[in-house]
Amino acid sequence: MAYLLEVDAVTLRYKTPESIITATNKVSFNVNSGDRFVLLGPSGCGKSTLLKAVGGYLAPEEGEIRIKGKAVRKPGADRMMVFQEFDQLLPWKTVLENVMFPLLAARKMPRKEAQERARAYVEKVHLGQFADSYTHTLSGGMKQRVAIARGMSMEPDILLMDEPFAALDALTRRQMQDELLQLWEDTRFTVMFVTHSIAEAIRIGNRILLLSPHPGEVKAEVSDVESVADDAAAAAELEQEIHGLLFDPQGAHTE
Ligand SMILES: Nc1ncnc2c1ncn2[C@@H]1O[C@H](COP(=O)(O)OP(=O)(O)OP(=O)(O)O)[C@@H](O)[C@H]1O
Repeated sequence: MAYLLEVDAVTLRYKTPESIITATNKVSFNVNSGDRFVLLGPSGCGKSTLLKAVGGYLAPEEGEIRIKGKAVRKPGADRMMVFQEFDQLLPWKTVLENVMFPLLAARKMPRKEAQERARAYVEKVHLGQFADSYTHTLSGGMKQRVAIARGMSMEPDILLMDEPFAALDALTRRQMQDELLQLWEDTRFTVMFVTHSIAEAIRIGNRILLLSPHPGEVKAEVSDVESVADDAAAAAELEQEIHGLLFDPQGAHTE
């Protein structure tokens, strides 16, 4: 079976006038269609940088990233991003207009069609009553739902989520995780999700890629995450196991 996304020995570097920073070193992994693929690792291991590279915002120094077999060279409507920040929305537009915006700008569909599609996704994230509200009047969780609806309404090949719930309080975060899983049950989209919370990775993912600290390298992949869903004891055990893999200085290389 062909992979939806291939990240093939990718090294990513930032060059500043003073120094060269290697964010990831020869990272390889594949994502299948319908995966909830989680990148997990300590702060600074290059998770966000990898997501940006998949988004087409940063070119690999070595290696290649391919979507449906084609090398990624620039951003595209086939890869939509959802960020942690609440200010990723346009405050002078309503909820519905925010969701419509990329449909009109990038997909260039007729206004009526964009409006219908946007409304359907606004309903999906339970914001139907707030369709005409301005986004600055919404709570943090509601703003993140708008950002998710906006990403999903483009019906991308892959939704790229960079710690989308990290700035929310614990209860809202838990609720948003459940809602994301429900959305996934309904539509079976493909998502790549960055987090540094082991518990969140286990709740969200069906596969988890563990990255070592700076520069990020693949430590291991956990691919049977769903086997612990609905089993709190097994999830706690997996959490311990992942903690050990992430923080064991020897690592557990899978290559
Ligand atoms: N714009 C930039 N210019 C220079 N270095 C950067 C830039 N962005 C990130 N870095 C560096 O690249 C490395 C990886 O950063 P990145 O933000 O991808 O890590 P992360 O795993 O997402 O961390 P966190 O969980 O804290 O967000 C870090 O050493 C960071 O300092």
